[in-house]
Amino acid sequence: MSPKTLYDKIWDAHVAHEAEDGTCLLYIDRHLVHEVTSPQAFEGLRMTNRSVRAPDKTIAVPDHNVPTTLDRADATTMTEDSRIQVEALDKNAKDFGIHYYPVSDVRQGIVHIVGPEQGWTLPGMTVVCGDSHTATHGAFGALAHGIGTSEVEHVLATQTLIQKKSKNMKVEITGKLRPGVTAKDITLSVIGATGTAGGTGYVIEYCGEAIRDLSMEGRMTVCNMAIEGGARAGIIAPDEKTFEYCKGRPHAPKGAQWEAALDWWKTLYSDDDAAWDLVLTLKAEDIAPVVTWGTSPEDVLPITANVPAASEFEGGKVDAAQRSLDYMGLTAGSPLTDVEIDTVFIGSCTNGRIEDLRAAAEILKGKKIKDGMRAMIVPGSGLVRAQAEEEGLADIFKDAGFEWRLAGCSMCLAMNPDQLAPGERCAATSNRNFEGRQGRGGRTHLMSPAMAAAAAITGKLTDVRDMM
Ligand SMILES: CC(C)[C@H](C(=O)O)[C@@H](O)C(=O)O
Ligand code: SF4
Repeated sequence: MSPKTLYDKIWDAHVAHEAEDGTCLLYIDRHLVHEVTSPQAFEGLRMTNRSVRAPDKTIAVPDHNVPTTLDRADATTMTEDSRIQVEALDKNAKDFGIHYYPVSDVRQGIVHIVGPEQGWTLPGMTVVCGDSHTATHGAFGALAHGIGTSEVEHVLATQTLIQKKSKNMKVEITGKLRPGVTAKDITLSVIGATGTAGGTGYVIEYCGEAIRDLSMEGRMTVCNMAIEGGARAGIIAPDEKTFEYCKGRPHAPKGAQWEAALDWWKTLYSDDDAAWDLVLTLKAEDIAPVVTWGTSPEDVLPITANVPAASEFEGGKVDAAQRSLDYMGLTAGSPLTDVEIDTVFIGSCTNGRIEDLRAAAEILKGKKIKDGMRAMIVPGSGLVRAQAEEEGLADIFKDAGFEWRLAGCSMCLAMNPDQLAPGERCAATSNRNFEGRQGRGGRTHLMSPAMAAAAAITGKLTDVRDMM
């Protein structure tokens, strides 16, 4: 048998039909659904009198539009548009008989946090969702694609997806991370190295000692941003940590089925002599705590650097860099650690898991945030919130002056009441820093939870290593 990559193996195991031009029909094991990209898809089914093909493999949860304040049960806290989307999902989930975690359910949260938490996401599966950050689920050694609304309808109706195979890219992170450096710094540094188009046409497998050393939470953070590097998906070979995380989850297999699943999962790795179309290697010890300075996730610099000048960029990038600097209101040459912020957002499907909250609490313990700072911690799910409360993290956050919110996408994107006002500047643990992403005119600096916590205390972009 010819050697295969992990991606090749999962792909081959799911091809139901291959056309002459290489277009394939892939079987889909899990379809995750949220309220933004699904209303038209369900409407399409209704209009043509079709049902959901595999309701038992279809899981829905509202996340983008839901307010995260404690009074959210009161529907008037939502805009009309948001309320319509959430109510449509309530109705569609009921009418089509799919699994559902409504806003009132403690298990509700960001779809990419709920899926793994409930054991829906498992190694070797194909997972799709009408959401680009479906890449997150690749952390389990699953092939996880973001899809568009017409594809959502196709998957609802047929449990298959039409796809062409991507190329194989390997991103290896060798050695050990230095103190204060996290999964977020890895994934941002990779995008800094490849650019936002570097992964176009590829599925990226992340590997190497530093990836092996990451928890499942950290691996999800890394895969989450594969899409920001342009890739079709990110993936990490499952290992004992993966199996340990999955074991006993509500929808993970049990007993003999668990044993059978393990047998297959243990074959899920890239063969030694597998062929790669592209390889990138970074040394873990070269990775610093980083922040973004511009309006693209590739605008990454170590926190010890200065704001760049547009003239440092090449060719076509000079204008884009100048536009970014203008939008961000930054002066070339000034130290990044001089940049003052007024808002801190810790949360999102990139960094809204328990380990992220622990990392923030570690920095915030016994400290107060800067006077006048607006700071919020938004757990990725109701269960993350409950665990953080049980571990005493919530008290640390509240004592420090953070708002302690309910689960949702929140200030990751301006689709709910948590938004930046024009000119406000935010240290954010999310994954996108585009113009207006967190609110019109708002300025976003992406970083790790520990770095965001440090910035909340000092009121400036801060090197977390100075606080450890
Ligand atoms: C709203 C949704 C379609 C979108 C996505 O696909 O990623 C959102 O989750 C985001 O992060 O921008
Ligand atoms: S948390 Fe942000 S990135 Fe993740 S699904 Fe929600 S909006 Fe998209």
